[in-house]
Amino acid sequence: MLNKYARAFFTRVLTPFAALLLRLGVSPDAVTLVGTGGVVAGALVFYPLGEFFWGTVVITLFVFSDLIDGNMARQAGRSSRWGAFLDSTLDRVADAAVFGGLALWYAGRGDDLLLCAIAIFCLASGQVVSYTKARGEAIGLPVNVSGLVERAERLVITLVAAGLAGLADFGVPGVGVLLPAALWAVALGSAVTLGQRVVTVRREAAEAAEAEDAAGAAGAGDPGGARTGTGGGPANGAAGSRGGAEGGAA
Ligand SMILES: CCCCCCCC/C=C\CCCCCCCC(=O)OC[C@H](COP(=O)(O)O[C@@H]1[C@H](O)[C@H](OP(=O)(O)O)[C@@H](O)[C@H](O)[C@H]1O)OC(=O)CCCCCCC/C=C\CCCCCCCC
Ligand SMILES: Nc1ccn([C@@H]2O[C@H](COP(=O)(O)O)[C@@H](O)[C@H]2O)c(=O)n1
Ligand SMILES: [Mg+2]
Ligand SMILES: [Mg+2]
Repeated sequence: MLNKYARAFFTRVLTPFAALLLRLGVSPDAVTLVGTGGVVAGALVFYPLGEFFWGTVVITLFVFSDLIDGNMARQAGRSSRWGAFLDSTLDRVADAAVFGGLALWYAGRGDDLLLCAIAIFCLASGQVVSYTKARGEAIGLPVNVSGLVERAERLVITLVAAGLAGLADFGVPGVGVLLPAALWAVALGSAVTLGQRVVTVRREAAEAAEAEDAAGAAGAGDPGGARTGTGGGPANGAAGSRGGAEGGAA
């Protein structure tokens, strides 16, 4: 939802800054790398110590790099497959650090094994949610679903709650409950999202198989037919879902 509705707003706001960075000779890849480094440092230095306010401030400063790098690449006409790979791969690293940092807190001085387990579940389920899309697209399916809780939601829910929970250090009462509530919400939302995506991929795979069978029946005897996955497609053959794509990118 945020990806759909908030992205346009942030694109407008961040475009002048992205243009400035380009004029200064900064590359999109550098922004991707520095941004991820900042998120990882903020999460793994502050969160395990229970410094939720300052950890969230540092993470928030750097996490917007994920919206700036693509903006820069598009403005410069330099969007690339490598950039897309780097961006998505480092997103996974940043997410792991955020939920890993929280898990470390609960495993240590936070002393709550259940919330430690929930944070680990958020980490793992978020990675799998993203993987469903990447893998589905790699086998040539559109994966035409976003789902309830995408990455932006996972981050916003968790960071807003962690930042507010950190206000307890400044004497604000009653905020301690926010982070556990956010982790439960992200965990449940991610599980629902995973289900939504798996169901979608299953339906799209069945539809693709039916279309291939129909095409195969129509062109019986065609050795290069769609069923063998040699008919071409977006990434490694849209028709390859039954043919060669099972052995594709993992
Ligand atoms: C007094 C208290 C002070 C507290 C301190 C400050 C608190 C600040 C709190 C929160 C700020 C949170 C900001 C988080 C912004 C996150 C932005 C972001 O990184 O979004 C990334 C997202 C996706 O980008 P990509 O397309 O590059 O990534 C793809 C995605 O990861 C896919 O994963 P999947 O979704 O499938 O799981 C992958 O499949 C794909 O590979 C990958 O490429 O970008 C967007 O979605 C764009 C929309 C961003 C919307 C940001 C909204 C920020 C909104 C509110 C901030 C509110 C701050 C209010 C704080 C109030 C506290 C009192
Ligand atoms: N170093 C980079 C980072 C990103 N890209 C391109 O931007 C797309 C992602 O856009 P976001 O707004 O989500 O950051 C990505 O798919 C690439 O096409 C790039 O080229 N180099
Ligand atoms: Mg990005
Ligand atoms: Mg990204």
